[in-house]
Amino acid sequence: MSPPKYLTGDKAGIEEFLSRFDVFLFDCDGVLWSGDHLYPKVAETIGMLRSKGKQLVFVTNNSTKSRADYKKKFDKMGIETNEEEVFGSSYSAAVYIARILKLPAPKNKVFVLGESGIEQELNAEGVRYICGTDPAFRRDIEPEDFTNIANGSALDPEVGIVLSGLDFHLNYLKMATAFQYLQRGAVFLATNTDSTLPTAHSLFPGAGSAGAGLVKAIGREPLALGKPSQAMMDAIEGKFHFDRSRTCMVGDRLNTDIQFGIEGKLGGTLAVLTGVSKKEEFLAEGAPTVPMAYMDTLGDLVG
Ligand SMILES: O=C(O)[C@H](O)[C@H](O)COP(=O)(O)O
Repeated sequence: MSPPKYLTGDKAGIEEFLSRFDVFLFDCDGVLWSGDHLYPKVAETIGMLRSKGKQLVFVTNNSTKSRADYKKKFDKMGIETNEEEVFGSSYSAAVYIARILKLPAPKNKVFVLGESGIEQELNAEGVRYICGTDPAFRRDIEPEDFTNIANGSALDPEVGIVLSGLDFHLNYLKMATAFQYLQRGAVFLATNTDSTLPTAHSLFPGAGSAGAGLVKAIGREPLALGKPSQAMMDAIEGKFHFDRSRTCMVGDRLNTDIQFGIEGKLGGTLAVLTGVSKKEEFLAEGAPTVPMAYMDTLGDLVG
């Protein structure tokens, strides 16, 4: 495998690299921004790519926001996009539940461990759910809860799926309830299983860490519908109908973004060093996941 090409400062190399692709799939956290802080020259880079006629899709594992929420965030950041260009893990999970899994009613309700982004996308697909941001679940577990969960009186008999996402309001009551649904045969899904969340120019526990307690308790992994899952790639291709050989994935995390592009047999992958992964990880001898090219920051595409 040839070593990845370092493109920062290489104007000719950048031009050649860009000429290979008509479509760019962009990760968001760690590539475009850190939290609400836009990295330098990101808006100019997106403008330049659009001026070259490139199709852009924003592919994020962050399930806390819906496509509509991301459209508002892009607007606030001064980046012109439309909602249809955003493809998040909450949308990927909702589409999977509604159009692929299609559990027969009435046992097709979802027990959500996550934030509003998941709820909005489930609503958009007409999928019923409980928990999520419901304040009734944001409390300490009480002695009678153990009895009522165990005997089923506190459980909704129509729940057939547990969906685990990035949940900033974790608690034992929610985990215990989800565990009991899984013990009763509910399908175990996750929007994504990222170990960390790159934000505030640092790292915090990610969706995979938020759901780790439930995985440990039930003794099995959920089916994840975010990167690097190829169910997500297939859904994106099904919506945008792009030529994979002329498509490039741009990301900051090797085991989600770059792996997603490689396993999806895309024409190329471009790593940026503003997020999670370090260049030493993919420059090391025998590194398992190596991007086609890399840059210090996305804005280096405009120099
Ligand atoms: O923990 C998470 O959910 C992820 O770190 C986060 O949301 C990743 O978002 P992305 O980099 O895919 O935009």
